[in-house]
Amino acid sequence: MSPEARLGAESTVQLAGLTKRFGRNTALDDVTLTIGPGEVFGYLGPNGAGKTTTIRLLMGMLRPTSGTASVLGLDAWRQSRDVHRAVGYVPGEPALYDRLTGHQHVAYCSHLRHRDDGQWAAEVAARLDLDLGKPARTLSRGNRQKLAVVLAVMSRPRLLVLDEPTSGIDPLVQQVFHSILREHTADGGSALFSSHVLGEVERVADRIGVVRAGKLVAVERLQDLAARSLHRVRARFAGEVPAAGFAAVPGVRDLLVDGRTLSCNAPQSALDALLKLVSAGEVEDFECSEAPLEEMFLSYYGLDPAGSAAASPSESVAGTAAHHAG
Ligand SMILES: Nc1ncnc2c1ncn2[C@@H]1O[C@H](COP(=O)(O)OP(=O)(O)OP(=O)(O)O)[C@@H](O)[C@H]1O
Repeated sequence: MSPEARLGAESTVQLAGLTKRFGRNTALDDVTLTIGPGEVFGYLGPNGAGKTTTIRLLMGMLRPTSGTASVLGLDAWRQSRDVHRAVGYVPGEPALYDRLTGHQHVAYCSHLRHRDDGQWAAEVAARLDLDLGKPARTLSRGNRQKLAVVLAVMSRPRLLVLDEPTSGIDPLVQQVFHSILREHTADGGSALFSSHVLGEVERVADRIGVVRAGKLVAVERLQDLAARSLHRVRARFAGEVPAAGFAAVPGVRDLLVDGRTLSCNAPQSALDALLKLVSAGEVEDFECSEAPLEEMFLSYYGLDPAGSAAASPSESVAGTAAHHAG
């Protein structure tokens, strides 16, 4: 069976009990995760958490101590050559040939893959505002990053593995990169996108996972997280304060009446009912703001932003949804 035919049949990424020890140090501990076609998975964690180790296992650059990593149905370690052919990879520190220009890098990668991807590469480079005529040694950090992105996406791979790909890239170009990623997933492609912060991946990720000290401690659909997010609502009334009406709306919590000002926290699902109550009264001032997603996510899983895990998941912001990973 040809590699392409073999690739067609399987899910994109499957990690099963994946563990990697370096001597006594367990860099990755029993990680199980599936990434499906068309999905962008945001892989988050602080320095030294195990993100790069996961990616290197996935790319067949490291041999697992136990467990397995498979990519498009291929064993990442035993079939690493086929994996490399099928995956577009942007490493944290792109390895480029100093003397070669962008065009020469593109030609070299086309040659390695026995296909001509020059036209699409030139198009992606133009969108990222990257000059392919310059030798790599003259490129700034951000432009090196852009060239690595061009080389990763040019063959239109089924899977992109991106190790902090936008860390040196300015916000406007990040948006272009996000739209390239969306086109990739619209065509059924998948991506594993690692980052230190949720902000970097929240616009493009379908799911996010957090790795801490080698363990996958949380996996969540961004859509579900957003639906559970709490909004701070505050309204000042000229006339009667509809406190009883507010209290009766499911999900409303921390209700407080201070003179003619009413405030509470409410899930997204309660906002429509609250707005109708507010608009039925005589309003002098109104405010509704969403808690930052990162704060919510970390708080829900009892994780502090600095990286250490607290004793138990906090119930205060996230209601009753269960902790799940997979
Ligand atoms: N080749 C190696 N030999 C020994 N220990 C290693 C090796 N590679 C990684 N480690 C250790 O494994 C752990 C996880 O490192 P890893 O590079 O995967 O983290 P990371 O999440 O990618 O961090 P960063 O965001 O800083 O890149 C760390 O404790 C690191 O010191």
